[in-house]
Amino acid sequence: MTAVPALDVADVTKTFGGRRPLRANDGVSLTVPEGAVVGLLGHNGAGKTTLVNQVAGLLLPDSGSLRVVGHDVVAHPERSRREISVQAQANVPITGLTPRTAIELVGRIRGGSRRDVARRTDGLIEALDLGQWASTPAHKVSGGVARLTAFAMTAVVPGRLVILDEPTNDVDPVRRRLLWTQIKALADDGAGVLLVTHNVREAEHAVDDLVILDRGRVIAHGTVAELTHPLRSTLQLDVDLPPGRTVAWPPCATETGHDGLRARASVPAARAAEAVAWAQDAVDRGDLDRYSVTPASLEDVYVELVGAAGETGSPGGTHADAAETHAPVPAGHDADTTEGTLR
Ligand SMILES: Nc1ncnc2c1ncn2[C@@H]1O[C@H](COP(=O)(O)OP(=O)(O)OP(=O)(O)O)[C@@H](O)[C@H]1O
Repeated sequence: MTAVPALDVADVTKTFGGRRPLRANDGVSLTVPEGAVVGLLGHNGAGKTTLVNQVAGLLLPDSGSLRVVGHDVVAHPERSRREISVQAQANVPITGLTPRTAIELVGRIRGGSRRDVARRTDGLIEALDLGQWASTPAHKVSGGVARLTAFAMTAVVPGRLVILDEPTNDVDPVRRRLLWTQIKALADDGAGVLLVTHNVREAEHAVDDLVILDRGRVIAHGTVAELTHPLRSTLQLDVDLPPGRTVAWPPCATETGHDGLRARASVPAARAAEAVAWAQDAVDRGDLDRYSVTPASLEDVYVELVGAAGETGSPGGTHADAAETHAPVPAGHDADTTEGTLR
């Protein structure tokens, strides 16, 4: 028998009314198994929060079904809500409390015993390196500490489905690493984690599966390895230029980006040796400060898939038109792959 997933979303459509109806979710399907972290990526206005709000029972879908640990969210919102912990995009105000009392309070409200909640609170404060602010009044803590406190409030007595909406916002790079470890630990302890983020680079190392939304539609899903598979025969050549220099790429490289003193090109994997020889030579001559050659990252795939979405999917937008438009597929790649599914 297959285990019931923490979250099962099937063919969900949600349209916001008005003179120009806007289809914020358009036939969205995704699954979050227990014990896994699933990343939900997408540009501003892609429809991520709309989906999360329907999972949490705050919005009704027009059609399709949402099930949390098997409970139908629309028919039995009270049952599904009991199984969910949500860290919303905006922090819940905790004025009058300290990080420690806020975490403990939520733990008790969610039914944890005094002893378990105290132990788990201590563990999270230590794991997230929040000790020095644990007893500081909430109005005096920084944005990053407030964000980490909001995560700990979600994780202190987690549901079987944990939804984290941009949990790393405002968090410094060192504590962000600690946070990713705790996010993975939630899944290791058996929860299904739906992680909403723009941070493709970090998500790459933290998620088991990814779903990419573009203008309300799922345009790709799969593991990082599956999604990057179409670009397996392409390498990225990144170079740092000394001030005042321009780059003269070798024949094997095609420039894909230039930003101040940094430039990037794609190189066929079969010509990697040629690219490295050129770059090393350029460093020796002083034409380049340094270089790196790396396999295509999830970010490269993401940019290929939705790179233009920042223009086309702007908030306030064009979803009604976009609903009639087919989502982009990387040039030169098949619409269906045997690994990640692009649709
Ligand atoms: N209550 C609402 N009424 C009308 N339109 C809405 C409403 N809520 C969201 N929208 C629109 O639906 C679209 C999807 O919004 P949503 O907040 O789900 O996107 P998102 O992917 O979460 O974006 P972001 O990353 O910026 O948070 C946007 O165009 C937004 O303007």
